[in-house]
Amino acid sequence: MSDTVAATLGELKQRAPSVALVGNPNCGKTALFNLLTGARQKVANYAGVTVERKMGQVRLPDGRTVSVIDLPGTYSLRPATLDEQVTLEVIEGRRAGEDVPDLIVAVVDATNLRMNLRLVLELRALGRPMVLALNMADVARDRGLAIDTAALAEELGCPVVETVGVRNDGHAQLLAQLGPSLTAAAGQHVPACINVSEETSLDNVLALQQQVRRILARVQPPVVAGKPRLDAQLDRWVMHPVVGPLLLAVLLFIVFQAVFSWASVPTDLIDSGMKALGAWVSEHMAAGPLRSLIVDGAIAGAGSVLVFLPQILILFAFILVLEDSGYLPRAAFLLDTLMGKVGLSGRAFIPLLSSFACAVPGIMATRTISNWKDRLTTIMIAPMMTCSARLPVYALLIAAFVPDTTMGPFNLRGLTLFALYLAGVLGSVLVAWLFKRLWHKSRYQPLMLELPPYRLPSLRNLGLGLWERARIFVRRVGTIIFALTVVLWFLATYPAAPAGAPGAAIQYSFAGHLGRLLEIVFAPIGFNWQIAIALVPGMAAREVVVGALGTVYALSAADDAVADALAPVIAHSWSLATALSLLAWFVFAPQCISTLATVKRETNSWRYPAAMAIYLFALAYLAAFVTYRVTLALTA
Ligand SMILES: Nc1nc2c(ncn2[C@@H]2O[C@H](COP(=O)(O)OP(=O)(O)OP(=O)(O)O)[C@@H](O)[C@H]2O)c(=O)[nH]1
Ligand SMILES: [Mg+2]
Repeated sequence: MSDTVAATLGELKQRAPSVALVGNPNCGKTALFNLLTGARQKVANYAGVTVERKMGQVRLPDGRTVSVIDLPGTYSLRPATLDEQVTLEVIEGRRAGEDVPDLIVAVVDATNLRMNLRLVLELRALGRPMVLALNMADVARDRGLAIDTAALAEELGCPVVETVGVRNDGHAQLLAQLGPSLTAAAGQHVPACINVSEETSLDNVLALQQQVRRILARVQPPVVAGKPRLDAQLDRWVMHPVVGPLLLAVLLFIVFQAVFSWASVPTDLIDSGMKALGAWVSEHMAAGPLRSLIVDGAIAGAGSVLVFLPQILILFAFILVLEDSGYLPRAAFLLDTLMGKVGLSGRAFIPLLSSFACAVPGIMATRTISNWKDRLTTIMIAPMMTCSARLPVYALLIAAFVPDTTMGPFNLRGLTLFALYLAGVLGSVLVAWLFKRLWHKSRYQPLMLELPPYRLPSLRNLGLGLWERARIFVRRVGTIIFALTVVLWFLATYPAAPAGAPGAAIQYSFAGHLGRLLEIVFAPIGFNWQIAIALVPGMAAREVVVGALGTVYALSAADDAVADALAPVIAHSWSLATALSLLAWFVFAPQCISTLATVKRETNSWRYPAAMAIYLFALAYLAAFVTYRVTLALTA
């Protein structure tokens, strides 16, 4: 859901009663939220997926509309991290313009009551209207955990319902309970703002533990220990000090190979479709500015970005499966020592991994890191993880310059892509290590992370996730990328060339002049004026560079020539040194306004995004310079 919708819902909440989903991390709050509201918020099998409060609406069977709030998971009402702080603020009604929620839905993982009940008891102590959702009821049933819901309801003094966050109607009982609970809550006095923070003493904690044990003894008969669970058997290999890292390397390697080898058929299909469309329009429209706008601007520009949809979807399919399987926190443990050596907290692993999809959620996910210096280091290096917006640029240049040959089991193009991802990771390791030296960080913080059970990735989740990614990508192509290529088309078309002037008309346009100016800065790293022009709109978002190059080269082509596919054109007109230099530039350059804006928001200061932009641009220029010069020397 977009922020705008969230804001409008925020206003609507003034009238509608509100229900907040509160619970331990990874117990299925967001899964239930999505079922209730029809939203598509991210659900994944590790702790700390949701880091901001999200709002949606649900219509109850009695016709009332209710605001539902999904919150970051928390282990207690005494927050240790920023995301947990968000949850507390919402419960206390301290967020600007928001009241205390009318009803708390305490969501618990039914397979782990021992851990989850502590927070429930803390919530109950607030004396607020509450419903308990025993989520993961399906898994609990499979494991033979027979929870006495009536006894639990009696103990807690609130209704208890069973839910299954991964089934279409898994929220039915909860939905039926919301109406009566809200009606009962309406009669109860709830202060406009409450304050739940209180000092914890060891006595309090022990008393809480004792209470949990007593309730458990009453509501859940002890399970007879059976054979060791599959999880433990799998972990013997996955977490093995030698086999584990090997497995991780193989896994990552397969991803990069797949991005190239599996995508070729659908990519070629879209590519020929675009070419055919361009040819058809050229044939059926009279020559003129409108035809040029459609063929050179829209089709050669935005259309050339669309070609990369299959590769992006393959990458996301792997990311989604990894996220849902429960493997990620295990990989974090495997790499914890290594990350500690370069000055990163093991907690940084998941935010950094998320940054491979996009740095924006990655940077937001650093809220789960409690130490400020650890968090800042992670934020500063997150943009070096290769986000999916770089994929079109990499794929274009690799297809143009790297032959499609195999070396043993390896595809050379996949290998090159792997090397580019690795370059980003190595760069970030270097920067993290420098931060460590700069700040004299020596204190090692042990990694405390909950290991979720392994789960077979749900096909429904995967399908919805991919659909969502496809929608986001196509919308980006249709909006920002299209708009920027049209602006570029305009700047590259006007003013028109004087009559009888030699060379392509684009050279006489605004963009042509600007390109020549910028070329002075970029010539030492081997960029020609076409690349220099494309980098300007590409500051907003990286994929725009591909569209911009498409438009610039289409306009540079001889008058009536149909825009050819971009890859062969640049293969023909750039040297290998220029191509490699541009790749090196893209590994580091912070060409993404949204990332910088997110850093500003998350650090509450312009200092950090400014420092980030400066150091990353400097690094990009340096890397491109070295790459260009070395390649020139080698190919001379
Ligand atoms: N089998 C089963 N899996 C569930 C159920 N509810 C959620 N899941 C899975 O549990 C994992 C966690 O779900 P989320 O909804 O992301 O959990 P969350 O409580 O929002 O987690 P945080 O945002 O990290 O606090 C995902 O892999 C879900 O697919 C359920 O009722 N049954
Ligand atoms: Mg969540």
